[in-house]
Amino acid sequence: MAQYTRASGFVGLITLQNPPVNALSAVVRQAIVDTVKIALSDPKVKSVVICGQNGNFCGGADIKEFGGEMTGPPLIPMIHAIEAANKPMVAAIEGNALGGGLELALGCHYRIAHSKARLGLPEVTLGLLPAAGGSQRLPRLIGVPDALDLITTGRIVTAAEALRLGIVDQVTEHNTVDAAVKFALSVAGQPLDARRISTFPCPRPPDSDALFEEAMRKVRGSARGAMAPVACVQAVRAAATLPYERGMEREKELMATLFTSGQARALQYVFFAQRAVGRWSMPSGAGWDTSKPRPVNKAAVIGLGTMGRGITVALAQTGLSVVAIETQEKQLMEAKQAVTSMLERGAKRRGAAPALDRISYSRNIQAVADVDLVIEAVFEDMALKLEVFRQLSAFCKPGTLLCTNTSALDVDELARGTPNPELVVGMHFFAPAHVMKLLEVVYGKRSSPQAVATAMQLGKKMGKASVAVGNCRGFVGNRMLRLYVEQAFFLLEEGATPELVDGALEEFGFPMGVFRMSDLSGLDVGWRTRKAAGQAQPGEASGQSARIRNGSRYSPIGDLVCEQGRFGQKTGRGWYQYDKPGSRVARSDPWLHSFLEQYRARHGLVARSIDRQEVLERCLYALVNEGFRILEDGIAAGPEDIDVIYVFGYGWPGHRGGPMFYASTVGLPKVLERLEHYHQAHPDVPDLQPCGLLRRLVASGSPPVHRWREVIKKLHSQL
Ligand SMILES: CC(C)(COP(=O)(O)OP(=O)(O)OC[C@H]1O[C@@H](n2cnc3c(N)ncnc32)[C@H](O)[C@@H]1OP(=O)(O)O)[C@@H](O)C(=O)NCCC(=O)NCCSC(=O)C[C@@H](O)CCCCCCCCCCCCC(=O)O
Repeated sequence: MAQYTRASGFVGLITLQNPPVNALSAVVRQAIVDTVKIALSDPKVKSVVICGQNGNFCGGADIKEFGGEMTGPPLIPMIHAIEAANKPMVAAIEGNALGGGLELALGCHYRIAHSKARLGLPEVTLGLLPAAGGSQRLPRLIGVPDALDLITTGRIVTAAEALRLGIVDQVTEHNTVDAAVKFALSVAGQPLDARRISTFPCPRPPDSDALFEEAMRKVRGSARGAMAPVACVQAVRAAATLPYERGMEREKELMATLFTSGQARALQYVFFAQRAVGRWSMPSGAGWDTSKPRPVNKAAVIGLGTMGRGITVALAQTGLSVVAIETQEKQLMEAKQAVTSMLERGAKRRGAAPALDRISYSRNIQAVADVDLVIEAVFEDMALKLEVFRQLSAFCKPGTLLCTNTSALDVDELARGTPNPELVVGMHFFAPAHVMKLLEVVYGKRSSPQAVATAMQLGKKMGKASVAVGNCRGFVGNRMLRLYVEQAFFLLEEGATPELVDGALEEFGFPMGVFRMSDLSGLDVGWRTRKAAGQAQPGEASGQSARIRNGSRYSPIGDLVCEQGRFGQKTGRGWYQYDKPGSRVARSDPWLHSFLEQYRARHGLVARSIDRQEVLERCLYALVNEGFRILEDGIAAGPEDIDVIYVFGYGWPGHRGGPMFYASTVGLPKVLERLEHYHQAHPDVPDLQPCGLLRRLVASGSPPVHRWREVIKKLHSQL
């Protein structure tokens, strides 16, 4: 688990061996302690290099150990022993030096990194802080402002940036271990006092109180209730204000609170869920381990509206050649300009050259002739998409994968319109497509596993959290969202205001409540869908029938607001009012409140007092209940798929672990009881009826979320 050898006669070489990322498990920590002792006691050894096997330094503490009892030597004394060593200790950093991995390197006296190495303290993303001395050493090494930035955001830096910040001493293009060994020989025998970071005074910026207050204000504003970013600021403040030993005590104290918090458990669940969704499977049993993706070197995007432009940028940034096609000259020119500036902005941020020459633009759909994959992103209209697919089938070379970027349309219907339905899959991107991390890969009844594998691999290359899901109206994300929005409308009918509903959801941790979100994305989007589904009818009939569709309760409130031309931010009016069209600051709107009063009066509805708890239970449990139905229907393979979709695509707070994980923390019996209660109170809302799978899980003792798949499998095998 850590190999000890000698290099160039006088250098002890310790190689961490714990594939795939050389995480610091108990066995690895023990091996480091033992090998360091050997190296330090060997009189022939003048200096020591620590490196990682297979071109990867270390991915940090072993997160899998956090769930159980911690055994083996602790990290902090291990790193102290390295720092206190009387022979130069050099970290040879290739691949990743993250979390505890970087903390180990900071305990060394020197750090040599390969130019492609990535370094960072991403503990905050796991609900933790760098608690093996990282929060105390990094500010001492690089100063408070940069340390605050890295520790509170978990941002990973390149070797070049690490060198600029002073985290590493040297960057090499060549063999890092060789360079480190050479370096270690060159510093053998030199005094080490000035190399022990824990002894450095922490450079205090002139107005450090104001700096920390500003940092705290910033993290509280963006943390949405997450504790770790706040604790990170407190830990760095301790580094700046306390002697090292007392700072370490503070680091330990803060870590203990985070470590035992539900938030850390939730975020670590999300970390593993994100990896689990990569091991996708289809109901046929085909999956990631049996399906080989096809190579994709050149792709086409059809339709250069907002989505098409974002997809073009995402593909080009991945290194693919892209043909961007838009039939209207004016739109094509506008799109070219927009794509160019998006690429330039992105390149500037990354300090790289923009990938402009990877894109060619065309008005002619025949330009798809030599591409390996097409992503159609035209207007959300089945007839139009069918026509595009007909043309694609005629002009693409055999075997080209045909993907549709639809948020709800039937992938099977589109596939039926082509001679090769096995080549058709949905790729549901989220706006802006080059920024948002989520991709739903939708397989239809006839999609081949290879087509799914190809789309999943492309998603991964684009840096997306890609989730394979079955085909149904709204797929996973939007299918669940419909029930959440519907409950919010019902709550308005019953006496709530947009402010109350949004306040409760934002306090829960969503970046925006349902109404502010709807104002941002445009109320007309949902209105169009409801009109197409025959739900929204022009003008409002009075009486009961206005609020019933297909025998179930329906709220026309959203349709009525749209009929007033109130489409949200873009029109300056929606559920809130804005200073002018396009402005972003939502203000409470007296018009909307009196509209709600008049609406209730017209329909004989008596407003009652609704509290935040009811808002959360109605909106969130309705959404969770649909999640159980999705699992029952086999549209998602497991709860992790749903949770990744909600955390990365719908603003669900990661520190609550996604809707299905959240339900498990609330307790499935409680969720079931509340759904039963609300269904009894609203028998005209069949969607509130608890799902059979939820009942079954409760009946089988409410197993933890990682065991739900067994119950689901059993259920499917009995169907
Ligand atoms: C490293 C990566 C960037 C690699 O990415 P890549 O895409 O190449 O690969 P994958 O992400 O797919 O990963 C492959 C595989 O490896 C698994 N894995 C990755 N990292 C880890 C890890 N750190 N531990 C375990 N397993 C890991 C991954 O799950 C995949 O396997 P799978 O089977 O799931 O497919 C990328 O992987 C990455 O970003 N990794 C995470 C990096 C990270 O976040 N590191 C920080 C870890 S936390 C840490 O280091 C903490 C330390 O600061 C301090 C620890 C001190 C502990 C002290 C505890 C004190 C507790 C006090 C409590 C007192 C309570 C009381 O009073 O009782």
